[in-house]
Amino acid sequence: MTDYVLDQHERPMKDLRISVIDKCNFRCTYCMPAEIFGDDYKFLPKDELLSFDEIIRLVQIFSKFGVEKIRLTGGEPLMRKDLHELVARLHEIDGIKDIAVTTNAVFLVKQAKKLKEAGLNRVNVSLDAIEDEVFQQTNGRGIKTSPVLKGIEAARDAGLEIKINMVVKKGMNESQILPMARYFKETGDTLRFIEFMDVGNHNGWNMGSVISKKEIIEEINQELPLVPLDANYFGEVASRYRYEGSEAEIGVISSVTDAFCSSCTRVRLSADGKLFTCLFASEGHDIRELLRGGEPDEAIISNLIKIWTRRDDQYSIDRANGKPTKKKIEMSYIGG
Ligand SMILES: Nc1nc2c(ncn2[C@@H]2O[C@H](COP(=O)(O)OP(=O)(O)OP(=O)(O)O)[C@@H](O)[C@H]2O)c(=O)[nH]1
Ligand SMILES: C[S@@+](CC[C@H](N)C(=O)[O-])C[C@H]1O[C@@H](n2cnc3c(N)ncnc32)[C@H](O)[C@@H]1O
Ligand code: SF4
Ligand code: SF4
Repeated sequence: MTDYVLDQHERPMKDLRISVIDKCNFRCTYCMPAEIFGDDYKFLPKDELLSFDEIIRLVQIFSKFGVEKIRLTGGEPLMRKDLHELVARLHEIDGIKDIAVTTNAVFLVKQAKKLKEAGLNRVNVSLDAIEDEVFQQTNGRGIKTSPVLKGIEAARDAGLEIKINMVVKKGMNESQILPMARYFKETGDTLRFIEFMDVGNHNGWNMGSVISKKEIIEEINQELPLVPLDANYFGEVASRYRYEGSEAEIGVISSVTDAFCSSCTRVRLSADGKLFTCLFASEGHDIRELLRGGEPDEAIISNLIKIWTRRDDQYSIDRANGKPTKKKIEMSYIGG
């Protein structure tokens, strides 16, 4: 039986995003800038990460509240050892209808087939440029596009559904909007443009470096005319468009200039078991403590009900209204 719980804005909990690791092989300048996430940066030790058993127990509980969709993220989720084993166990849980991974795709060449066989439905691949020179700058590690494009091909060969995510930041990669649109119109993969967000405390965000949804759409529409589409599901973060005369789609995720908090059904679990009710939260709720303290399911359930029914978050709306911001959690830790 599913018990829907509503928050202060009558939003149900539908979508659980699990960060399985805080480490990453990239140093994207807007997420984990290399000068902060250097050799001496202290990532979580292994024993602090939630184990697969702990994750599975929690997902079983969450599924009773109406959570149907699981997204594995990070850091780079494919760096978590034996991720396919976790996927296979998630796939067995009643009520879980959709399992997806958000990844930079480099390790998909090795893992796509195993993940698909384990029950993974989809991958959302992050790629910020199609030209090597630009991409080598954005990923902070000088990595060319070819390992990512090969990863995307491996996902396609394995039969996984694919979307591409591109963060657009002024002065970083706006030159790539049209080249990326042309490239993925041909492959038929849905390309989603993400407005550069003020996540974390180190990416030097300011409003001047945001390229808005309106600007992105206008630029593409001039060369490749677009037709707006309805959302696929309640709470979808991207506004969707189709190219005229084609089935290929794009989306724009406009958390800054057109917030979508009113339909936010997402809850996030950090790699060390803290629950966050917003991407921009200052603090999480320690669920690992309950798990490792031997609490029964009932105690965890009543805690979750308390957390969700008190949830009042609508950070992107508050930001747009000029409400002062607090210290935030890093995106690589909370999960993107
Ligand atoms: N502000 C804000 N941004 C979000 C939220 N959820 C996702 N995003 C942004 O959207 C990006 C893309 O999200 P994905 O990881 O691809 O997941 P998704 O949009 O749920 O994907 P689908 O399930 O394929 O629709 C994230 O990396 C974030 O930058 C959210 O709740 N709030
Ligand atoms: C934190 S990453 C984790 C998963 C994986 N490493 C990847 O890059 O797909 C998840 C998503 O967050 C997005 N992201 C990170 N920092 C962002 C920012 N400042 N603004 C908008 N999106 C951001 C990334 O582009 C990526 O699509
Ligand atoms: S966006 Fe993803 S790939 Fe880039 S640094 Fe952040 S976690 Fe790593
Ligand atoms: S800012 Fe917070 S409440 Fe708004 S959509 Fe993002 S995660 Fe949800």
